[in-house]
Amino acid sequence: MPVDLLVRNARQLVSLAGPAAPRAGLLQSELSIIEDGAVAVSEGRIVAVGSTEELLRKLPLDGRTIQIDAAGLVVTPGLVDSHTHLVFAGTRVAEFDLRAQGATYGQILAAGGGIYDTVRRTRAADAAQLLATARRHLGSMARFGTTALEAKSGYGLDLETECRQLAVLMELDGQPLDIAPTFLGAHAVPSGADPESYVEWLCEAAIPEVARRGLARFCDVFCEAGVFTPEQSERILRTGMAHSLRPRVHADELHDTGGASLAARVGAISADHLHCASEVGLVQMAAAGVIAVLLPGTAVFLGLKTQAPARRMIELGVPLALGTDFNPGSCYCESLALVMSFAVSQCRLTAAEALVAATINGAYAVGLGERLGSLEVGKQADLVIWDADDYRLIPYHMGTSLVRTVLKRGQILYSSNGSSPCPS
Ligand SMILES: N=CN[C@@H](CCC(=O)O)C(=O)O
Ligand SMILES: [Zn+2]
Repeated sequence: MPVDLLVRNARQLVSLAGPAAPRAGLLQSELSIIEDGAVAVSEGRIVAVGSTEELLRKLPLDGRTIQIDAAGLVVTPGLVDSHTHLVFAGTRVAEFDLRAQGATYGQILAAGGGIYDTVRRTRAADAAQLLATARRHLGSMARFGTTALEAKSGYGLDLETECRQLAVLMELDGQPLDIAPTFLGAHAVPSGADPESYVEWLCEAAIPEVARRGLARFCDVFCEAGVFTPEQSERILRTGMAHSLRPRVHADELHDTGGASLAARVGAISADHLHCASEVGLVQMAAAGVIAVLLPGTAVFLGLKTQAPARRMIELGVPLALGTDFNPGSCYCESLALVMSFAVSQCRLTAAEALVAATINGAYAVGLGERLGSLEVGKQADLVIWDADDYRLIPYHMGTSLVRTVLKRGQILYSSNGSSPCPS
């Protein structure tokens, strides 16, 4: 098979090769680094990984093979952002100032601002506007090294707008980032609506219709004091499961409402936030194999003084993934690399644990672990070449992008110097 692309001489080729499952405990820091490593690509897929010397000897390279010299640099899989709210209209920049003056996220929401503000703007925006804004944010994510992501609806709270958001995600999927779409009609109870009637509508009308139209792979719920109770959340998630939507949960973000236990009980693919999760909930998650998606950028953005108990999760054997939580209210940040910095400095993950969380575990958390998240033969050739000679520099150099080149399915998506590689 002709080799289209060879990335060679990487100081550290961080392959993340290993068992085909989310990594927990000691495996949370398993990187499988190849020194002076190389990766070969044909038709967008990885066909060989090994030392540069070995690949140059074995592979049938010819004049059509593009070669990228990564001498002195780190190469990793593309980052996978396992929690975003990508599609929305407007910003909530005024809220950022309000919080600085003492208002809390919960108070702003209860007063009809917060998510409700974005719902009003998103309902008023047409698909073209939502598409253009989301595309701009995706470009920013890609420049920071993200090549795949999960993204949710949740700013419509009516069928028309929720479906418009999901249709935008469907249109953007593969263009070129991979997007795993989630229905989050249970993001808030629409203002003025009766909570039980809204849950009834979600279960009897919205979820079946979203599933019938094939617009989502996952169903999510904001299980939180003053939003959806654990009982309502369970009904919503089980209805989603009955319609082939895998469950995931916004769990224990602001209060311990039993969200972690709920995620374990329904067999969710992930429980996200977990800032206030109980010990028993985390034990149940470990037993059920639920991935914890940590969103440390949110706590930083909201000015909270604590973070989710990440070290305890690792001790208990809960696999960790990382997400930006990109949204206009609680974390207006597209950089998963910056979130890795927070994971190290605020949650006390090591750089290796953070990198596993942002690649292979992220891929499993969005249901794409068989295809993405590591540099192994057969997987999609999504790679990042970093201006660094040690992978630990990625989170260490906080807020400065070290991304030199992003490759998606073996094609250059972004290059920091704007140049393209020469054929050999
Ligand atoms: N907490 C609920 N949803 C988002 C915030 C959405 C918003 O504030 O617009 C989150 O994950 O933090
Ligand atoms: Zn969220």
